[in-house]
Amino acid sequence: MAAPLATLKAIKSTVRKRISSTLHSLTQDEIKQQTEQVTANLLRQPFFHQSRTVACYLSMPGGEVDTAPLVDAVLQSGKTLFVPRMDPLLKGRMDFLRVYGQDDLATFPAGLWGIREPGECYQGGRRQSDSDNLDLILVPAVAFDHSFGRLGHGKGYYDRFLTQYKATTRNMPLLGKFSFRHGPRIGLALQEQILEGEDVPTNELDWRMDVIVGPNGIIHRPVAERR
Ligand SMILES: Nc1nc2c(c(=O)[nH]1)N(C=O)[C@@H](CNc1ccc(C(=O)N[C@@H](CCC(=O)O)C(=O)O)cc1)CN2
Ligand SMILES: Nc1ncnc2c1ncn2[C@@H]1O[C@H](COP(=O)(O)OP(=O)(O)OP(=O)(O)O)[C@@H](O)[C@H]1O
Repeated sequence: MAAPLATLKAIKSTVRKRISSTLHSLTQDEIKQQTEQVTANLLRQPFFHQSRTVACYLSMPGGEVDTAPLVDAVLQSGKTLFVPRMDPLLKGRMDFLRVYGQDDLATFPAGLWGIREPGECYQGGRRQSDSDNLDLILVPAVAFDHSFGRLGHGKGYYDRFLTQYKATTRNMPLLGKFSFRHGPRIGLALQEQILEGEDVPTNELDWRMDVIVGPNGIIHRPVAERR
């Protein structure tokens, strides 16, 4: 039987604190080194090469894979990049705005939790939810598990967005196990964020990832289990 919501919240909070303290003990050098490995692992994937439109978070000051090199690679390769902006009025809501180049990024101020985002006056194109498909959605977390579960920071931004985001059923060109329905969710993880022998607590509102990219390789969810 599923745990009551209050219990689940408390369990999530306990696990989050435990992992967060491990993450905060990592040095900048360790994060940098793992970031390089994660970035290289993602950049060599056929699904990355085939993607044209990528949604990527801009990283926080610590405790997660730094997406700066990745963002650079996406822009350099001529792919269309979208980054999140948290809604200043609607709690737990965010949308994705198009970023055209490094010049745009350089103007983004650090907002909540030190996360850089397009400012109020940013003129980037808003993602049109019906006509702009995302070929890849790169997702941050506090922790992932081998069942592709994800534990975030507890505000539900990504879960709400992913629910609202209507993945179309248009297929990427078929690549066997790498074939996705549109908008695959790709978790980016430091080694310490991939739990071993333990699953993160989740309920039915929590989206599972299709792929988790870590410093030591990638794991991908069997096609039949994806939704
Ligand atoms: N880079 C990045 N951008 C992101 C996310 C993320 O995880 N990483 N989010 C993913 O959804 C959303 C922001 N969500 C966040 C919510 C809370 C905290 C945070 O640090 N909160 C507490 C500490 C809680 C904890 O221990 O985790 C604090 O206020 O100190 C960070 C991000 C949207 N953008
Ligand atoms: N699709 C959704 N629709 C409405 N509420 C949601 C949805 N997903 C999550 N929530 C709510 O948001 C709150 C935080 O959810 P949860 O603890 O799963 O966040 P998280 O995944 O850890 O955080 P984040 O996505 O910001 O990293 C909970 O109260 C949860 O019920």
